[in-house]
Amino acid sequence: MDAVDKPFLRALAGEAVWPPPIWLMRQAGRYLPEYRATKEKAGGFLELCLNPALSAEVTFQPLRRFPLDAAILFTDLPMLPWAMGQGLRYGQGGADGVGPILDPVRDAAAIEALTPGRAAQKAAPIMETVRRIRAGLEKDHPGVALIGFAGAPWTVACYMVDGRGGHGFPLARHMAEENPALLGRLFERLLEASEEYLVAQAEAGAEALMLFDSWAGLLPPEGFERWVVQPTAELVRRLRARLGPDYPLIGFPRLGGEGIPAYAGRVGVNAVGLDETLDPAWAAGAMPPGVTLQGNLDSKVLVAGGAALEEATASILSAMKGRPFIFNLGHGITPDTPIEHVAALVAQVKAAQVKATR
Ligand SMILES: Cc1c2[nH]c(c1CCC(=O)O)Cc1[nH]c(c(CCC(=O)O)c1C)Cc1[nH]c(c(CCC(=O)O)c1C)Cc1[nH]c(c(C)c1CCC(=O)O)C2
Repeated sequence: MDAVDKPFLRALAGEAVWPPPIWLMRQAGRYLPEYRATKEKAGGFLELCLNPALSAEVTFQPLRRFPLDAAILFTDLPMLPWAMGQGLRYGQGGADGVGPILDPVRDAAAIEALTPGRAAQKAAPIMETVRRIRAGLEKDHPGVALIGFAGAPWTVACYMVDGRGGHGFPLARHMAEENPALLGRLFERLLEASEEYLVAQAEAGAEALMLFDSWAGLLPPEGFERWVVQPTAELVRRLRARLGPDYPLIGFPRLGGEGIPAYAGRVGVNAVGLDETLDPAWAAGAMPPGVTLQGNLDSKVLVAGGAALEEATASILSAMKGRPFIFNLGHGITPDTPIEHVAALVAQVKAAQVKATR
Protein backbone atom coordinates (compact mmCIF):
# COMPACT_ATOMS: atom_id res chain seq x y z
CA MET A 1 0.00 0.00 0.00
CA ASP A 2 1.16 3.48 -0.81
CA ALA A 3 2.28 5.34 2.31
CA VAL A 4 -0.16 8.13 1.58
CA ASP A 5 -3.04 5.62 1.87
CA LYS A 6 -2.29 4.87 5.52
CA PRO A 7 -4.85 6.72 7.70
CA PHE A 8 -2.28 7.40 10.44
CA LEU A 9 0.08 9.14 7.98
CA ARG A 10 -2.78 11.10 6.40
CA ALA A 11 -3.78 12.40 9.83
CA LEU A 12 -0.15 13.36 10.55
CA ALA A 13 -0.08 15.23 7.25
CA GLY A 14 -2.96 17.38 8.53
CA GLU A 15 -6.04 15.62 7.16
CA ALA A 16 -9.09 15.31 9.47
CA VAL A 17 -9.43 11.54 8.86
CA TRP A 18 -12.69 10.17 10.34
CA PRO A 19 -13.06 7.82 12.15
CA PRO A 20 -9.68 8.87 13.50
CA PRO A 21 -6.73 6.48 13.35
CA ILE A 22 -5.86 4.86 16.68
CA TRP A 23 -2.80 3.33 18.34
CA LEU A 24 -1.94 3.08 22.04
CA MET A 25 1.27 3.86 23.88
CA ARG A 26 2.69 0.59 25.32
CA GLN A 27 0.31 -1.37 23.08
CA ALA A 28 2.98 -4.11 23.15
CA GLY A 29 3.53 -4.95 26.80
CA ARG A 30 2.74 -6.84 29.93
CA TYR A 31 -1.09 -6.74 29.72
CA LEU A 32 -0.68 -9.30 26.89
CA PRO A 33 0.15 -12.90 27.93
CA GLU A 34 1.96 -13.47 24.62
CA TYR A 35 4.28 -10.52 25.43
CA ARG A 36 5.14 -12.03 28.82
CA ALA A 37 5.87 -15.38 27.18
CA THR A 38 8.12 -13.80 24.53
CA LYS A 39 10.05 -11.80 27.15
CA GLU A 40 10.64 -15.00 29.07
CA LYS A 41 11.82 -16.73 25.91
CA ALA A 42 14.28 -13.85 25.30
CA GLY A 43 15.71 -14.28 28.82
CA GLY A 44 14.84 -10.78 30.10
CA PHE A 45 13.76 -7.32 29.01
CA LEU A 46 17.15 -5.99 27.86
CA GLU A 47 17.75 -9.27 26.00
CA LEU A 48 14.35 -8.80 24.33
CA CYS A 49 15.24 -5.25 23.25
CA LEU A 50 18.47 -6.53 21.64
CA ASN A 51 16.83 -9.47 19.85
CA PRO A 52 15.47 -8.23 16.47
CA ALA A 53 13.33 -11.31 15.76
CA LEU A 54 11.63 -11.27 19.16
CA SER A 55 11.33 -7.44 19.32
CA ALA A 56 9.61 -7.52 15.93
CA GLU A 57 7.37 -10.35 17.16
CA VAL A 58 6.15 -8.37 20.21
CA THR A 59 5.57 -5.30 18.01
CA PHE A 60 3.15 -7.39 15.90
CA GLN A 61 1.29 -8.96 18.84
CA PRO A 62 -1.25 -6.15 19.50
CA LEU A 63 -1.88 -5.81 15.73
CA ARG A 64 -3.07 -9.42 15.61
CA ARG A 65 -5.65 -8.70 18.31
CA PHE A 66 -6.89 -5.20 17.45
CA PRO A 67 -7.34 -3.22 14.19
CA LEU A 68 -4.78 -0.53 15.12
CA ASP A 69 -3.45 2.01 12.60
CA ALA A 70 0.17 2.24 13.76
CA ALA A 71 2.85 0.03 15.26
CA ILE A 72 5.61 1.47 17.42
CA LEU A 73 9.13 0.09 17.34
CA PHE A 74 9.55 -2.16 20.35
CA THR A 75 12.58 -0.96 22.27
CA ASP A 76 13.05 1.23 25.35
CA LEU A 77 13.98 4.84 25.94
CA PRO A 78 17.25 4.15 27.85
CA MET A 79 18.60 2.15 24.90
CA LEU A 80 19.96 5.45 23.53
CA PRO A 81 22.13 6.16 26.62
CA TRP A 82 23.13 2.49 26.46
CA ALA A 83 24.17 3.00 22.82
CA MET A 84 26.24 6.02 23.98
CA GLY A 85 28.15 3.70 26.31
CA GLN A 86 26.21 4.13 29.57
CA GLY A 87 25.73 1.01 31.75
CA LEU A 88 22.06 -0.15 31.80
CA ARG A 89 20.20 -2.90 33.60
CA TYR A 90 16.59 -3.61 34.53
CA GLY A 91 15.19 -4.20 38.00
CA GLN A 92 12.18 -6.34 38.74
CA GLY A 93 9.70 -4.23 36.77
CA GLY A 94 6.06 -5.05 37.40
CA ALA A 95 3.87 -3.48 40.02
CA ASP A 96 6.75 -1.94 41.99
CA GLY A 97 7.50 0.13 38.90
CA VAL A 98 11.27 -0.42 39.02
CA GLY A 99 12.23 0.28 35.45
CA PRO A 100 15.64 1.03 33.98
CA ILE A 101 18.71 1.50 36.20
CA LEU A 102 21.70 3.32 34.65
CA ASP A 103 25.24 4.00 35.87
CA PRO A 104 24.74 7.72 36.51
CA VAL A 105 26.46 10.42 34.43
CA ARG A 106 26.95 13.41 36.75
CA ASP A 107 30.27 15.10 36.02
CA ALA A 108 32.28 16.38 33.06
CA ALA A 109 34.47 13.26 32.90
CA ALA A 110 31.44 10.95 32.62
CA ILE A 111 29.85 13.20 30.00
CA GLU A 112 33.04 13.33 27.90
CA ALA A 113 33.40 9.52 28.14
CA LEU A 114 30.08 9.05 26.27
CA THR A 115 30.32 8.05 22.61
CA PRO A 116 27.47 9.78 20.73
CA GLY A 117 29.21 9.34 17.37
CA ARG A 118 29.01 5.56 17.73
CA ALA A 119 25.46 5.35 19.09
CA ALA A 120 23.67 4.54 15.83
CA GLN A 121 26.24 1.84 15.07
CA LYS A 122 25.98 0.26 18.53
CA ALA A 123 22.21 0.32 18.11
CA ALA A 124 22.48 -1.82 14.93
CA PRO A 125 20.24 -4.59 16.41
CA ILE A 126 17.48 -2.00 16.90
CA MET A 127 17.80 -0.88 13.26
CA GLU A 128 17.52 -4.54 12.24
CA THR A 129 14.31 -4.70 14.32
CA VAL A 130 12.97 -1.69 12.39
CA ARG A 131 13.70 -3.40 9.04
CA ARG A 132 11.97 -6.60 10.15
CA ILE A 133 8.91 -4.79 11.47
CA ARG A 134 8.53 -2.76 8.27
CA ALA A 135 8.83 -5.87 6.10
CA GLY A 136 6.26 -7.71 8.28
CA LEU A 137 3.83 -4.78 8.10
CA GLU A 138 4.07 -4.56 4.32
CA LYS A 139 3.28 -8.28 4.13
CA ASP A 140 0.59 -8.78 6.80
CA HIS A 141 -0.71 -5.33 7.86
CA PRO A 142 -0.46 -3.08 4.79
CA GLY A 143 -2.50 -0.17 6.20
CA VAL A 144 -0.47 0.05 9.41
CA ALA A 145 2.29 2.69 9.71
CA LEU A 146 5.54 2.21 11.62
CA ILE A 147 6.57 4.76 14.27
CA GLY A 148 10.19 4.99 15.45
CA PHE A 149 11.03 6.91 18.60
CA ALA A 150 13.51 8.32 21.07
CA GLY A 151 13.22 10.17 24.34
CA ALA A 152 13.51 13.94 23.97
CA PRO A 153 16.78 15.29 25.43
CA TRP A 154 15.36 16.45 28.80
CA THR A 155 13.70 13.11 29.61
CA VAL A 156 16.72 11.08 28.49
CA ALA A 157 18.97 13.35 30.58
CA CYS A 158 16.72 12.72 33.62
CA TYR A 159 17.46 8.98 33.42
CA MET A 160 21.14 9.54 32.58
CA VAL A 161 21.82 11.87 35.51
CA ASP A 162 19.65 10.32 38.24
CA GLY A 163 20.26 6.77 37.05
CA ARG A 164 16.68 5.71 37.79
CA GLY A 165 13.11 6.97 37.86
CA GLY A 166 10.57 6.89 40.65
CA HIS A 167 11.81 9.85 42.70
CA GLY A 168 11.14 12.83 40.44
CA PHE A 169 14.75 13.08 39.16
CA PRO A 170 16.07 15.46 41.86
CA LEU A 171 19.66 15.40 40.57
CA ALA A 172 18.79 16.28 36.96
CA ARG A 173 16.57 19.12 38.20
CA HIS A 174 19.31 20.33 40.50
CA MET A 175 21.82 20.29 37.62
CA ALA A 176 19.38 22.32 35.48
CA GLU A 177 19.26 25.00 38.19
CA GLU A 178 22.81 24.97 39.56
CA ASN A 179 25.04 23.85 36.70
CA PRO A 180 23.30 24.64 33.40
CA ALA A 181 26.63 24.68 31.53
CA LEU A 182 27.32 21.06 32.49
CA LEU A 183 23.77 19.96 31.61
CA GLY A 184 24.08 21.97 28.38
CA ARG A 185 27.15 19.95 27.43
CA LEU A 186 25.26 16.70 28.09
CA PHE A 187 22.46 18.03 25.86
CA GLU A 188 24.95 18.76 23.03
CA ARG A 189 26.13 15.16 23.13
CA LEU A 190 22.57 13.85 23.40
CA LEU A 191 21.44 15.93 20.43
CA GLU A 192 24.25 14.50 18.32
CA ALA A 193 23.39 10.90 19.31
CA SER A 194 19.62 11.44 19.00
CA GLU A 195 19.92 12.85 15.48
CA GLU A 196 21.96 9.86 14.26
CA TYR A 197 19.80 7.31 16.10
CA LEU A 198 16.54 8.73 14.73
CA VAL A 199 17.83 9.21 11.17
CA ALA A 200 19.02 5.57 11.25
CA GLN A 201 15.50 4.46 12.28
CA ALA A 202 13.93 6.45 9.43
CA GLU A 203 16.43 5.01 6.96
CA ALA A 204 15.65 1.49 8.23
CA GLY A 205 11.93 2.00 7.54
CA ALA A 206 10.28 4.07 10.29
CA GLU A 207 7.58 6.22 8.62
CA ALA A 208 7.20 8.73 11.47
CA LEU A 209 9.20 9.53 14.62
CA MET A 210 7.93 10.36 18.10
CA LEU A 211 9.92 12.29 20.71
CA PHE A 212 8.83 11.30 24.22
CA ASP A 213 9.35 14.06 26.78
CA SER A 214 7.68 12.16 29.60
CA TRP A 215 9.11 14.39 32.33
CA ALA A 216 8.62 17.79 30.65
CA GLY A 217 6.14 18.62 33.41
CA LEU A 218 8.84 18.62 36.12
CA LEU A 219 10.25 21.94 34.92
CA PRO A 220 9.15 25.48 35.81
CA PRO A 221 8.24 27.73 32.84
CA GLU A 222 11.81 29.02 32.19
CA GLY A 223 13.17 25.50 32.47
CA PHE A 224 10.49 24.23 30.11
CA GLU A 225 11.62 26.82 27.56
CA ARG A 226 15.33 26.13 27.98
CA TRP A 227 15.40 22.33 28.39
CA VAL A 228 12.27 21.23 26.50
CA VAL A 229 11.26 23.74 23.80
CA GLN A 230 14.69 24.94 22.60
CA PRO A 231 16.52 21.58 22.40
CA THR A 232 13.53 19.81 20.87
CA ALA A 233 13.21 22.59 18.27
CA GLU A 234 16.92 22.14 17.48
CA LEU A 235 16.54 18.36 17.14
CA VAL A 236 13.53 18.86 14.84
CA ARG A 237 15.50 21.35 12.73
CA ARG A 238 18.32 18.81 12.30
CA LEU A 239 15.92 15.95 11.52
CA ARG A 240 14.14 18.03 8.90
CA ALA A 241 17.49 18.92 7.32
CA ARG A 242 18.30 15.20 7.00
CA LEU A 243 14.88 13.64 6.35
CA GLY A 244 13.15 16.40 4.41
CA PRO A 245 10.69 19.10 5.47
CA ASP A 246 7.63 16.82 5.28
CA TYR A 247 8.90 13.86 7.30
CA PRO A 248 6.24 13.31 10.04
CA LEU A 249 7.35 14.12 13.60
CA ILE A 250 5.32 13.84 16.82
CA GLY A 251 6.27 15.62 20.07
CA PHE A 252 4.97 14.58 23.48
CA PRO A 253 5.73 17.14 26.21
CA ARG A 254 3.91 15.17 28.91
CA LEU A 255 2.35 17.20 31.74
CA GLY A 256 3.48 20.39 29.99
CA GLY A 257 0.09 21.96 30.76
CA GLU A 258 -0.38 25.50 29.53
CA GLY A 259 3.12 25.44 27.98
CA ILE A 260 1.96 22.98 25.34
CA PRO A 261 0.37 25.39 22.80
CA ALA A 262 3.64 27.39 22.68
CA TYR A 263 5.59 24.12 22.32
CA ALA A 264 3.26 23.09 19.48
CA GLY A 265 3.79 26.39 17.71
CA ARG A 266 7.56 26.67 18.15
CA VAL A 267 9.05 23.18 18.04
CA GLY A 268 7.96 22.49 14.47
CA VAL A 269 6.47 19.02 14.95
CA ASN A 270 3.49 17.87 12.84
CA ALA A 271 1.64 16.48 15.85
CA VAL A 272 1.56 16.90 19.61
CA GLY A 273 0.68 14.16 22.08
CA LEU A 274 -1.67 15.23 24.88
CA ASP A 275 -1.59 13.69 28.34
CA GLU A 276 -4.77 12.87 30.26
CA THR A 277 -4.67 16.01 32.46
CA LEU A 278 -5.70 18.19 29.50
CA ASP A 279 -9.32 18.87 28.68
CA PRO A 280 -9.66 17.75 25.03
CA ALA A 281 -12.04 20.61 24.22
CA TRP A 282 -9.55 23.15 25.61
CA ALA A 283 -6.70 21.51 23.71
CA ALA A 284 -8.67 21.52 20.45
CA GLY A 285 -9.21 25.27 20.84
CA ALA A 286 -5.80 26.24 22.21
CA MET A 287 -3.43 24.49 19.80
CA PRO A 288 -2.20 26.15 16.59
CA PRO A 289 -4.52 25.13 13.71
CA GLY A 290 -2.08 23.17 11.50
CA VAL A 291 -0.98 20.82 14.28
CA THR A 292 -2.43 17.29 14.50
CA LEU A 293 -3.39 16.26 18.06
CA GLN A 294 -2.89 12.80 19.55
CA GLY A 295 -4.33 11.48 22.82
CA ASN A 296 -5.58 11.56 25.49
CA LEU A 297 -7.71 8.91 27.20
CA ASP A 298 -6.74 8.30 30.84
CA SER A 299 -5.10 4.85 31.11
CA LYS A 300 -6.95 4.33 34.40
CA VAL A 301 -10.29 4.73 32.63
CA LEU A 302 -9.19 2.01 30.22
CA VAL A 303 -8.56 -0.23 33.23
CA ALA A 304 -12.01 0.63 34.65
CA GLY A 305 -13.87 -0.04 31.38
CA GLY A 306 -17.68 0.00 31.08
CA ALA A 307 -19.71 3.20 30.94
CA ALA A 308 -16.81 5.36 32.19
CA LEU A 309 -14.67 4.22 29.25
CA GLU A 310 -17.48 4.70 26.75
CA GLU A 311 -18.26 8.22 27.95
CA ALA A 312 -14.65 9.40 28.15
CA THR A 313 -13.99 8.04 24.65
CA ALA A 314 -17.13 9.71 23.27
CA SER A 315 -16.20 13.07 24.76
CA ILE A 316 -12.69 12.96 23.24
CA LEU A 317 -14.16 12.02 19.85
CA SER A 318 -16.68 14.83 20.05
CA ALA A 319 -14.01 17.43 20.96
CA MET A 320 -11.72 16.32 18.11
CA LYS A 321 -14.19 15.74 15.28
CA GLY A 322 -13.39 17.88 12.24
CA ARG A 323 -9.73 18.46 13.07
CA PRO A 324 -6.67 16.29 12.34
CA PHE A 325 -6.55 13.83 15.22
CA ILE A 326 -5.07 10.48 16.25
CA PHE A 327 -6.73 8.61 19.12
CA ASN A 328 -4.37 7.41 21.86
CA LEU A 329 -4.05 7.28 25.62
CA GLY A 330 -2.59 10.08 27.76
CA HIS A 331 0.23 7.76 28.84
CA GLY A 332 1.06 4.05 28.41
CA ILE A 333 -1.26 1.07 28.91
CA THR A 334 -0.70 -0.37 32.39
CA PRO A 335 -0.14 -4.12 32.99
CA ASP A 336 -3.49 -4.49 34.87
CA THR A 337 -5.53 -3.48 31.77
CA PRO A 338 -8.14 -6.07 30.71
CA ILE A 339 -7.65 -7.04 27.07
CA GLU A 340 -11.44 -6.86 26.44
CA HIS A 341 -11.39 -3.16 27.41
CA VAL A 342 -8.79 -2.46 24.74
CA ALA A 343 -10.92 -4.33 22.19
CA ALA A 344 -14.01 -2.32 23.22
CA LEU A 345 -12.14 0.99 22.97
CA VAL A 346 -10.77 0.28 19.50
CA ALA A 347 -14.23 -0.83 18.30
CA GLN A 348 -15.83 2.35 19.63
CA VAL A 349 -13.26 4.61 17.96
CA LYS A 350 -13.59 2.70 14.67
CA ALA A 351 -17.34 3.22 14.82
CA ALA A 352 -16.69 6.91 15.73
CA GLN A 353 -19.79 7.25 17.82
CA VAL A 354 -19.95 10.91 18.65
CA LYS A 355 -22.59 11.76 21.23
CA ALA A 356 -24.36 15.05 20.80
CA THR A 357 -22.67 17.65 22.97
CA ARG A 358 -24.60 18.15 26.17
C1 LIG B 1 9.97 7.08 30.19
C2 LIG B 1 9.99 5.96 29.17
C3 LIG B 1 10.63 4.69 29.33
N1 LIG B 1 10.38 3.99 28.17
C4 LIG B 1 9.61 4.71 27.31
C5 LIG B 1 9.38 5.97 27.91
C6 LIG B 1 8.62 7.12 27.28
C7 LIG B 1 7.15 6.93 27.38
C8 LIG B 1 6.63 6.87 28.78
O1 LIG B 1 6.68 7.88 29.48
O2 LIG B 1 6.17 5.77 29.15
C9 LIG B 1 9.15 4.37 25.96
C10 LIG B 1 8.80 2.98 25.64
N2 LIG B 1 9.00 1.84 26.38
C11 LIG B 1 8.57 0.75 25.69
C12 LIG B 1 8.11 1.20 24.41
C13 LIG B 1 7.71 0.34 23.21
C14 LIG B 1 6.47 -0.41 23.30
C15 LIG B 1 5.14 0.25 23.12
O3 LIG B 1 4.92 1.44 23.39
O4 LIG B 1 4.24 -0.51 22.72
C16 LIG B 1 8.23 2.60 24.39
C17 LIG B 1 7.83 3.57 23.28
C18 LIG B 1 8.60 -0.65 26.18
C19 LIG B 1 8.73 -0.94 27.64
N3 LIG B 1 9.54 -0.33 28.56
C20 LIG B 1 9.43 -0.95 29.79
C21 LIG B 1 8.50 -2.02 29.65
C22 LIG B 1 8.13 -3.00 30.75
C23 LIG B 1 9.31 -3.90 31.01
C24 LIG B 1 8.96 -5.34 31.26
O5 LIG B 1 8.27 -5.97 30.40
O6 LIG B 1 9.42 -5.88 32.26
C25 LIG B 1 8.06 -2.02 28.32
C26 LIG B 1 7.11 -2.99 27.67
C27 LIG B 1 10.20 -0.59 31.03
C28 LIG B 1 10.35 0.84 31.35
N4 LIG B 1 10.98 1.75 30.55
C29 LIG B 1 10.89 3.01 31.09
C30 LIG B 1 10.21 2.90 32.33
C31 LIG B 1 9.90 4.05 33.25
C32 LIG B 1 9.90 1.55 32.50
C33 LIG B 1 9.28 0.93 33.73
C34 LIG B 1 7.84 1.24 33.85
C35 LIG B 1 7.03 0.11 33.31
O7 LIG B 1 7.38 -1.02 33.69
O8 LIG B 1 6.06 0.35 32.59
C36 LIG B 1 11.46 4.22 30.47
